[in-house]
Amino acid sequence: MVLNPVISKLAGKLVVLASASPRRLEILRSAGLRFEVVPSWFKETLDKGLFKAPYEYAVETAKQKALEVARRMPFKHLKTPDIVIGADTIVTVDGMILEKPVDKHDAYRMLSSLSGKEHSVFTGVAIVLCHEKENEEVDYQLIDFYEETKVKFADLSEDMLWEYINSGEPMDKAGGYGIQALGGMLVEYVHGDFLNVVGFPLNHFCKQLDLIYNFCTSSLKSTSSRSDSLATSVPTQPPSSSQALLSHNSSSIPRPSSPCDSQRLHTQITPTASPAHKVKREDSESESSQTLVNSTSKHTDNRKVKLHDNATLPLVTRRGQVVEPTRGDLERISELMDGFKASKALFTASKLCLFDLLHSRPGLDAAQVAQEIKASAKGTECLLEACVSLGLLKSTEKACQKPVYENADLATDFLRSDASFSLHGYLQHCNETMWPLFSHLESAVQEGTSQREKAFSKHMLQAASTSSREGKLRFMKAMHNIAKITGKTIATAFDLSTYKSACDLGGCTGALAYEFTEAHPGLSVTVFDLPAVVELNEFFRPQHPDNRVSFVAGDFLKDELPKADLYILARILHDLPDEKVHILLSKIADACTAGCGLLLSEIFLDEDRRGPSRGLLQALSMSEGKQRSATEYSLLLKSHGFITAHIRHTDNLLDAMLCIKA
Ligand SMILES: O=c1[nH]cc([C@@H]2O[C@H](COP(=O)(O)OP(=O)(O)OP(=O)(O)O)[C@@H](O)[C@H]2O)c(=O)[nH]1
Repeated sequence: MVLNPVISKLAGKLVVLASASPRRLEILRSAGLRFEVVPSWFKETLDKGLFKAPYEYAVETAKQKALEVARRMPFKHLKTPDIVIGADTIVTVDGMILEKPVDKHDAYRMLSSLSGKEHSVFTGVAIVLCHEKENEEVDYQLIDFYEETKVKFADLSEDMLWEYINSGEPMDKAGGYGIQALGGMLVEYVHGDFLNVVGFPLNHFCKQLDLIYNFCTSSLKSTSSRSDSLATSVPTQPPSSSQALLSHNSSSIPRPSSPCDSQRLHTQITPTASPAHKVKREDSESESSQTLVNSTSKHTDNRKVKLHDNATLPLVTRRGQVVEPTRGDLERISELMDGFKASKALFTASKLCLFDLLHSRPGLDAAQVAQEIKASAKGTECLLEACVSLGLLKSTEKACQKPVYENADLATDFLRSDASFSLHGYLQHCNETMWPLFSHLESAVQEGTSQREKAFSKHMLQAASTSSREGKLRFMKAMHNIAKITGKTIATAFDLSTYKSACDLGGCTGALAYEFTEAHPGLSVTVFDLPAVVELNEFFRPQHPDNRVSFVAGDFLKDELPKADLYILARILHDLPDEKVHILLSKIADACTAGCGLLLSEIFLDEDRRGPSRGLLQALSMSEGKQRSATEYSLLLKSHGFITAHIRHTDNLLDAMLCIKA
């Protein structure tokens, strides 16, 4: 087909790349496209077994990535994009689908399976066109396609494989290699679009844009005008994997004859609502559910259905209709049922310092580990095997020998007590304080109050509470861990170059303050916290403390606040009852002159309060405080004279908001 100019057709439109891949960003930027990047939160967990061909899996994943961003933006970013682009790259060899390796061993498994062979690289791409309607609802039109490129690898020696793996390059790349960099050494030939291997089939994308903007305008318009009748028949939520497969076939809308017909192009219209309107979930599920019902009704005689991997499962009913339980549904429900076991296994392994042990002495067998952690052989073996199944440990078995264990990357990065981003202290806090509290959740829900008294005996209450030295140190370690993980993201969320002095209220060990001084050379930060906290700070001082960070002891609810032109409140407000929130905000407002800043960092709930689960689950601990959305925080701060200048929803554990005193 003759290609016409297309990139200019997108000028003036809000184009969003729903991808965290630096390569996709680079490819599209080099093509002259202007766009925003909003990485998708869609987890790449569709059940591959449910797709007839590998490209269908890549296309469906790309579709879900793009739709997740298209649906999130009106709520979280308070704007509706015109176009959202999602992509997913996979490698297939010998009937297997290879994605990004989870660790070095996985990379080895992938690369050795590619050695000396030709394989296919598929990139699925989804283009979601968003149409805001007059009633503020949004229609989504979906165009998807895929591109295949064949790549042949040379025979690779073990040394070559490990040298390449140890370069670190494979880890965030489909199939475990980057053809554009060191991975290029491994490749004998490429048949097809090179950029498709790198992560984005630019040429095919431009051809699709050409079809959309230069040929199909009228057909798209006519499809769009059908949106009302289709609006209630397509799910507003990502379908489960089997639904995904079915809706793939069922909701494609045949187009009028046009140049588009020669392309594998289909359109799906999915309505949702902008923030002012609740998403109509209930009444918009029917088409794919309907398809499910139809497709399963023929199985109702023997009350068993076959899943794609030949497993047989009983039928279940949904709203009076008999439907198949999908593998995805069953996995999800088991995950929820067993979640508490996984958490407790993690807390226990962390408390027994298993990850520290296997870091200093990788390759121990279960008996050796049991001896070191002074635990039973049987219990240790169960714990080690559970940790392997959870992806925290790796085990290797040599012929006729017992398996030996070492940390998986996740444990090395987060679970060692001396890792830069260690969560060891936070896990101890979860184990000692949150676990007993949550085991009284039923009463907490019935009574709507914290269950501290019930959860802890008098002695334990003392140890668990922050009034004992032990409890205080444990709590400080937990806060220190979270501040280390989130600190850089919060400190760099906004341009703070106009501020010279900041005060981190309840800044605990100063971990966040040090991130701020590191990110902003002209800034000094005072950490203001209770005297007992400041006293214990010596345990957390960095090796080379920045002298622009100082500590002042005091109670932010009672004492005069240190003078500053930026106040920082990180993870404070959600834990305070309303009256204390107002006392604190009034004190900050009094200390501020016009133009002073207030940087708030919390988990911001979605505006419809449907997520994120982290925030909503935290609320179940029934502390005296509450979880709020960004808008709720904005209004709260506005009532104390602070105008919200910027809101940043981050991919880290906390979000951030910068407000200015009017
Ligand atoms: O030769 C190369 N092959 C592949 C890549 C990169 O691999 C990843 C593929 O992963 P995925 O499609 O899941 O995309 P993510 O990186 O996770 O980003 P999303 O946010 O879009 O999910 C992709 O980054 C390719 O660029 C490569 O670099 N070279």
